Amino acid sequence: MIDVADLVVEYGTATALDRVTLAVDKGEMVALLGPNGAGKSTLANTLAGLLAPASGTVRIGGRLALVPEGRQLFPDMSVADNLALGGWRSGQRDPAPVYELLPRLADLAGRRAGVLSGGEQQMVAVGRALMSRPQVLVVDELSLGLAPNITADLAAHLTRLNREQGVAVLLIEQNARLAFELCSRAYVLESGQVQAEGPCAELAGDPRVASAYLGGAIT
Ligand SMILES: Nc1ncnc2c1ncn2[C@@H]1O[C@H](COP(=O)(O)OP(=O)(O)OP(=O)(O)O)[C@@H](O)[C@H]1O
Repeated sequence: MIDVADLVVEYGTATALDRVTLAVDKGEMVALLGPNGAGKSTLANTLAGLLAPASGTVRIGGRLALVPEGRQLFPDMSVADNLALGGWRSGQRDPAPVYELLPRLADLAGRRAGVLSGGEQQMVAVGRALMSRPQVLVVDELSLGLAPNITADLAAHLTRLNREQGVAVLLIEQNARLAFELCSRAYVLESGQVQAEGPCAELAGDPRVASAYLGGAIT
């Protein structure tokens, strides 16, 4: 569903992604880990077509939707209207399938998105992405600023979407424990380059990955 080869992305003269090669297959849930500034959002935005590669290839095998870092909702619009915007390209107007997966959104439909809690806003951002009926979902920092129980709840929804509907997921996370729990494989991006990749169980046992991503700072 995602096939990236030798991808280079630049901001002016600065190289943000340096020959990145990465793949997500049908039905897979794959994690992308990395510290601040590693290039994770740059990759997400390139996959979504918001940034153009300087070189390399990006192949997307189906409808892709992005849950952007920081949610980026329209705060003065209602939850229902934010969802409707997500369905604009696909022509999906009926939010019922999204409400079925995320029932809380039906209760919040008439509320202004800007007054919701962080977890509720993240749920709207996921719901908005689902309105385009994606076959592959890129989630940029699901857990950002959220309490662990809210993150776990959202993660359970994503897992359901992946298992029951076969939606491929690229989960971009700084919380390695969460990512390793949810995903089968992971990539570690540092300074714009893939520094490690493999099955999560293997990566978790790699002393370098363990000390950088599973150390005392991560709970
Ligand atoms: N619009 C931009 N113009 C210039 N440089 C940028 C721009 N956006 C990002 N960068 C730089 O590109 C590099 C990668 O940034 P990016 O936001 O992709 O990292 P990230 O891994 O998502 O970080 P974080 O976890 O902090 O969100 C950083 O050095 C950043 O300063």
